[in-house]
Amino acid sequence: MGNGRWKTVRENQTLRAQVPLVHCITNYVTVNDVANAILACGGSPIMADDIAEAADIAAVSSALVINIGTLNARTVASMLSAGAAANAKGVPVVLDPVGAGASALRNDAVRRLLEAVRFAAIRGNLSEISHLAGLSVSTRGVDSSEADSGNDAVSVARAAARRYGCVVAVTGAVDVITDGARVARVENGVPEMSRVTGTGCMLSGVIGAYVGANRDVLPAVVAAVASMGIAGELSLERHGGAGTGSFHIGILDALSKITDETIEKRGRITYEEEH
Ligand SMILES: Nc1ncnc2c1ncn2[C@@H]1O[C@H](COP(=O)(O)OP(=O)(O)OP(=O)(O)O)[C@@H](O)[C@H]1O
Ligand SMILES: Cc1ncsc1CCO
Ligand SMILES: [Mg+2]
Repeated sequence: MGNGRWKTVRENQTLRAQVPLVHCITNYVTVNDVANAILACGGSPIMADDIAEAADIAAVSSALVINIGTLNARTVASMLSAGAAANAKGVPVVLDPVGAGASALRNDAVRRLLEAVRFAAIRGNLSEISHLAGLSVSTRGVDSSEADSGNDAVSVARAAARRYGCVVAVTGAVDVITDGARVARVENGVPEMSRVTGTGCMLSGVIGAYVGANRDVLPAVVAAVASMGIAGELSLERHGGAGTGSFHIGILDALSKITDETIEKRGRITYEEEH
């Protein structure tokens, strides 16, 4: 088991140089924040959820982000269609299983998506990923529930990563990112981030941009997760006293300024390898 600082390979610079097109089928609560977060970190968002175009858009994008936050029968069909088109073209697909565990509709949708689509990365809070890992959860809504804090983020993330054969990020006070064997922990971020809706959705969009531009999924997801946490810290330093509205906008400001040097300097990232 080796410990050490994660060595980034200029994921942010690569992203800003490539300006990947990121197709999002996402929720109507935070859709504008997701689009602006993708733009801020260097990508180009396109929101398209009609069944008549979802596959066409996915096929020409650099990444597809599927977020089930306000799913319905119409958008789930589009998610499946876009996912199949992305898989056929080798376009990486990211899943944000918002509220998984909270209703039969959500559980059925994530089951169908995970059966039909090959994901490059999945990001959710501990409750959501616990549900995906097959553990019983007491999720009541879209926020992680206290009752699940007994589940250990590393074991949950690792179990989900092995089950679905992809990179999994469990976010919260400490973020855990794993491909099932290698585990990175990111200790950036501030508790205030859970008082603004959509920081998780924004991060999933940002992960789409990073994996759309960088071939290695694990370090791309680590860089994305670290940049979101750092953006929260920078915004709190700047707007802390003003309340959650300014703090919210400050996250976008900070994301738009982040560079690999910022991630290198401010990232609190540890990395372990399982032998
Ligand atoms: N207590 C905390 N301390 C530090 N960072 C936090 C804390 N809670 C959340 N974060 C950060 O906030 C971001 C969103 O993570 P979170 O797990 O809250 O997502 P989420 O529950 O899916 O959010 P949403 O559904 O509102 O979009 C991540 O960057 C995470 O690191
Ligand atoms: C509040 C909320 N409800 C469905 S999606 C969403 C945004 C945060 O996930
Ligand atoms: Mg969420």
